[in-house]
Amino acid sequence: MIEATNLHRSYRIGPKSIEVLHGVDLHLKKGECVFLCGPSGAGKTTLLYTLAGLERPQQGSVVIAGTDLYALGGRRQAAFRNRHIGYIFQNYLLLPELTALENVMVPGAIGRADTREAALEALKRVGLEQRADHLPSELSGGEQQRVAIARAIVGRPSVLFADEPTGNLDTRNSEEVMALLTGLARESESTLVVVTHNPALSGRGDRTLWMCDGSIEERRPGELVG
Ligand SMILES: Nc1ncnc2c1ncn2[C@@H]1O[C@H](COP(=O)(O)OP(=O)(O)OP(=O)(O)O)[C@@H](O)[C@H]1O
Repeated sequence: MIEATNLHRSYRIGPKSIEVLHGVDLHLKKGECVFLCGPSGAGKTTLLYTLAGLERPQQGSVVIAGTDLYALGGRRQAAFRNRHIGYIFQNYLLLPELTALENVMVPGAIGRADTREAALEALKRVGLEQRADHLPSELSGGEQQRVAIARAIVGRPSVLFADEPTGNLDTRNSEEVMALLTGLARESESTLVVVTHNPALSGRGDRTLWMCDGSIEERRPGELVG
């Protein structure tokens, strides 16, 4: 489902160049649930952005569901992302002036008549249909994260990326949100890649990857705990 080959990404800051991805290869099957762990600054967000078509690598390719993401032009790539990829950002990134329902409607806002029904259904799947008319400021952190999950799954994507989805939540909410996310992905057979600092949560996945200094290694699920 995801075939990433030889990804390189570096950033230039003044005269210095920082190499963040050093030739990363990653192959994920349909429906696989993968946790990506590693220290701060290891390049996890950069890798997720690159896999999701949000950050072009300087070298290498990303093929999702048979389509080479970076071979597509801007509009076609955006349309492909909208159709196939759901992304849950660090810090939710909800629009503060829109209600929960309107936030979930954003990805499909380009004129689809069934957008509202699909958004309501997605809110229902995350258990928040009673909060549809609330603004983000009227929701708890865990509820805001669930709205962000609803927004990511509303288009029934084949691939879901989640960047530290429990980073701002307490232990109980973290476990609930992680169970919800992995459960939804399994239900719809979406491939799921979750970045987390918390190895204790990674036991829910099929695979665990450890990222350090721009490279990834396979670990046994649960191996990083303790
Ligand atoms: N746009 C950018 N310009 C310059 N440097 C960047 C940029 N984005 C990321 N970096 C650098 O790349 C490195 C990796 O960043 P990245 O956010 O991918 O790490 P991370 O593993 O997700 O970290 P964290 O767990 O703290 O979120 C860091 O040293 C960061 O400073």
